[in-house]
Amino acid sequence: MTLPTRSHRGLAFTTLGAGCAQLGNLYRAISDEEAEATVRAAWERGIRYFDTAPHYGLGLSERRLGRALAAYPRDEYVLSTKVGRVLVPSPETAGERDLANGFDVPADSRRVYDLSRDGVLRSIEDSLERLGVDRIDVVYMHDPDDHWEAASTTGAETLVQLRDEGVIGGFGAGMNQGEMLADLIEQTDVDIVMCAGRLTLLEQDHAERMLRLAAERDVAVVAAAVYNSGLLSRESVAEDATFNYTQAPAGILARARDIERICREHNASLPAAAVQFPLRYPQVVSVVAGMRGADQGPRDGRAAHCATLRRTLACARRRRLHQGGSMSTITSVEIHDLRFPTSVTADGSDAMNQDADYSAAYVVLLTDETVDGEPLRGHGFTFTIGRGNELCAAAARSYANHLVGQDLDDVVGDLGGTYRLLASDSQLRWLGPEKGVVHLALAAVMNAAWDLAARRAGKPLWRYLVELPAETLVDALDLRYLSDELTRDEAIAMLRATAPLRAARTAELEAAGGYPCYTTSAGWLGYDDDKMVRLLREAVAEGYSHVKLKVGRDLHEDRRRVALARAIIGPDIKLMIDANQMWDVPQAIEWVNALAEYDLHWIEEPTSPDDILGHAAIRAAVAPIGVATGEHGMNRVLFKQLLQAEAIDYCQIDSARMASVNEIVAVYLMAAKRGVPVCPHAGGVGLCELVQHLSIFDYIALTGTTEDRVTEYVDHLHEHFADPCIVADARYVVPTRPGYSAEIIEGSIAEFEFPDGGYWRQVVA
Ligand SMILES: C[C@H](O)[C@@H](O)[C@@H](O)[C@H](O)C(=O)O
Repeated sequence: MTLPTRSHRGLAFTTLGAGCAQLGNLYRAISDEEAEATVRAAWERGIRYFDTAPHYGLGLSERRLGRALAAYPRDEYVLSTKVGRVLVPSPETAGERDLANGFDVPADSRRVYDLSRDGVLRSIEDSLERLGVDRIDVVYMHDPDDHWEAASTTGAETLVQLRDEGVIGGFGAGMNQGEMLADLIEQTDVDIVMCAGRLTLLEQDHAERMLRLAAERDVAVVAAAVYNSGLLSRESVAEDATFNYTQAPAGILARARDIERICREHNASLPAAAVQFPLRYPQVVSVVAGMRGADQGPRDGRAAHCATLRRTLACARRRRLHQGGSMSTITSVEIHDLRFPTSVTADGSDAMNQDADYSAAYVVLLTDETVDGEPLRGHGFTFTIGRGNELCAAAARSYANHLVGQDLDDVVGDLGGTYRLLASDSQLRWLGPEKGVVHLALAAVMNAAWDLAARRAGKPLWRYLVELPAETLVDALDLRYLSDELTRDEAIAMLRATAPLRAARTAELEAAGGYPCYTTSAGWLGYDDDKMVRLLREAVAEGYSHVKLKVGRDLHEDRRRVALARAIIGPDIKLMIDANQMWDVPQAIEWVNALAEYDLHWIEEPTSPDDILGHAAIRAAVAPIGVATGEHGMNRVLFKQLLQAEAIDYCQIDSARMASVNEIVAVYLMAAKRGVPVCPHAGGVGLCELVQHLSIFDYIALTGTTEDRVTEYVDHLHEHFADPCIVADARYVVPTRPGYSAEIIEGSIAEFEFPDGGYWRQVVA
C-alpha cells in the first residue's frame, strides 16, 4: 500500500518523499546494509518518491539508492536527482574525508559547479550510471544561487531538451530560498521546484511569490527541510536545537515553542504537523524528509486537523507581528447542557414526542475584545428535547475547540471559511456527514459565530445579513451539492436584484409591526380540552390569523379536537395540523382526508422527514391541503430534493438543525427561486429568537412579501433570554439589539444546567 499521491504532469508523487542525503553518510557514516534497510523501510511505509543528488556523499547516495531501488519495479516510484555540482576525480585529496562538506566519505572526487550544456549532460550521464536506471523522473538544478545566468540559460535549455527527448520526465531547481525559484518559474519552463526550509511551520514569507506563480503556471512544488534542520523534528523543542544548520536564536526558539504549544492544544505531534503543513498548499505535491535507519525518518503520525492548525498558526504569526498588541482572538469556549423541564406541564408535547424537555446545547465563544466596555461574546445553541443533549454538547466542544486561539478577524471576517473549517473536519465529518448529532453541534457553534459577527458589527443579525454585499454573503454560504439547482451567480443575482428595494422593505415591515406569525401554543397534544380552548380563545383575541394543532395519535380523538378547535376559532382563521412523522404514506393520506372537512391549511410532517417522494405522493393526494415539512430536514441537500420533487407547499427550515446561516440562506434562495414560501419551525427553546431574524431577512433581501407566509411562535421559555423576541398583534416585532438574540441569562444557566443546576439538583435530591 502506498501513501496518498499527488500527480503532476504524469508523475505520481507520494505526499511524503524520502530525502536520501543520509545514504551518502551525511554527518556520520552508515553501512551499506543500513542504507538498504532504510530504503526498504521507506518502501514498506508506502513512500514512492525518492530524492538524491551527486553532492550527497560524492555519489554514494546515488549508488546506494540505485542498488536498493533495483528490487522494485521502475514504474512504481518517482526518482529525482540534481545537476550543477559535477563530480570530478581528485586524486590529491583521496586520502582525506569529505567532512568539510558534511559527508563522512573519502574525498576522492570534488565538486565543480557547472550548469553549462556539457556540465549538465555529463552530470546526468554519471547519475544514470550510478543509479543504474535508464531514465530520471525529475532533475533539479542544485542550489544555483550564485549561478542565475547559467541556470536560466544553458541549464534550463539543456534540461528542456532532455525532457523533450524523454531522458528526464521534468526539471526544475532545488534551493534554500523562494525568490530565485519564483524567478525561475516566471522566466523559464520549469515543471517543478524544490524549496528547502522556506515553506515550513516557521517560515512561509519567502515562499509566497513562488507559491502564487506556481499556481498560476501549473508548476509543482516539493517542500524539503520542513523541520528547519532539527528544530521541529521532536515533540518538544530542545534548548540547543539547530535552525537552518546553526544554533537556533532565542526569537526562533520562542516561536517554535509557540507552535509546539498550539500543536499540543490541537492534539497534534509537532514533527507530524511540520510534515503536514506544506501539504495544505495545493501546489505542493510532496514533502521530502530525511531518512536514516529502518525505524527512523518521517511518519505521517498524529497530525492535527490541518486547516485549523494552519489558521491558528497564521494567527500566532500575525499576533507576533502585532507584538502581542491590538489583535483580538477567541480566547475560550463555554459549553452548557441546559434542560428545561417542559414535560412536567406537557408543553411541547406531540404524538411522537410525548415528554419533551426543551433543551439547548449552548455555546459561548469568548474573546479578548470589548464593545462599549462589555466583553464581546458569541452565543449559539442547538435544540434537543432532553436526553442526548449531552452528546450535542460534547460534539459542539469538538467543533468549537477549532476556533480557540483564532484571530477574531479571521473567524467573523470569513464566516464561510470558518464554516468550512469546521464542517470539513476530516474526522468529525464521518459521524454525519451533515446530519445527526454532529450537524446539530455544528449549528450550535456556527450560530454562535454569526451572533459574534453581528454583535461585533453592532447590528441585529437580520440587518447584518441585509447589509452584507451580495458576494460576501454568497461566499459565506455552503452551495456545495446545490449547483444543479442554484449556482453562485444566480444567488448573487437574486440578492443584487433586491438591493435597491431593501430600505423601503425594512420601513414597510417595521411600519406593519413586524413579521407575521402563527401560534402552536394551544395545540400541544398533552393539553386537555379546557386548556386548549382557553389558549385558542386567547390566540383569537391576540389577532392570530393561523393556529396549529398536534394530531396523529388517534383519529377519533383528532376529529373531535379539530372540530372543537374549528368551532372556537371560527371559519376565517387558518388551522394547521402537525403529525410529527407518525404515519406511513397511505395512512397519512387517509388520515388527512378524514380531517379535511375542517378546512385545513397544511399538514405538517405527515411522514418520515427523509421520505421526499412520500411527501410528494401525500401532497398530490391531499391537495388543496398543503404539505409542510423541514424541522427534521437534516441539511440543504434534502431541501433541494424536496423542492425539486415538488414535494412541499411550505418549507420549514430549522435554525438549530441545519448549520446556521451558511446553510439556511442557501435553502431560502432555492425556495425563493421556486416560489415556495419558507415558514420556519420554532417549536423549541430559543428557536423563536433565532427565526425572527431569518424571516425578516427573507422579506427584505429576497421575497418582499408576507403573502402565505407565517413563522411559528410558541410562548415558552423566552424569559431565559437576554434579548427575548417580542410578539405583538401576532407579529414578531423587528429586533433592534445587536446579535442573533441567542444569549441565555446567567441565572437560567445556573438553574437549568444539567445535571448540576439548582433545579435539577433539587429534582434528584
Ligand atoms: C417536541 C416539539 O415540541 C415539537 O412538537 C415541535 O417542535 C413541533 O414539531 C413544532 O412544529 O413546533
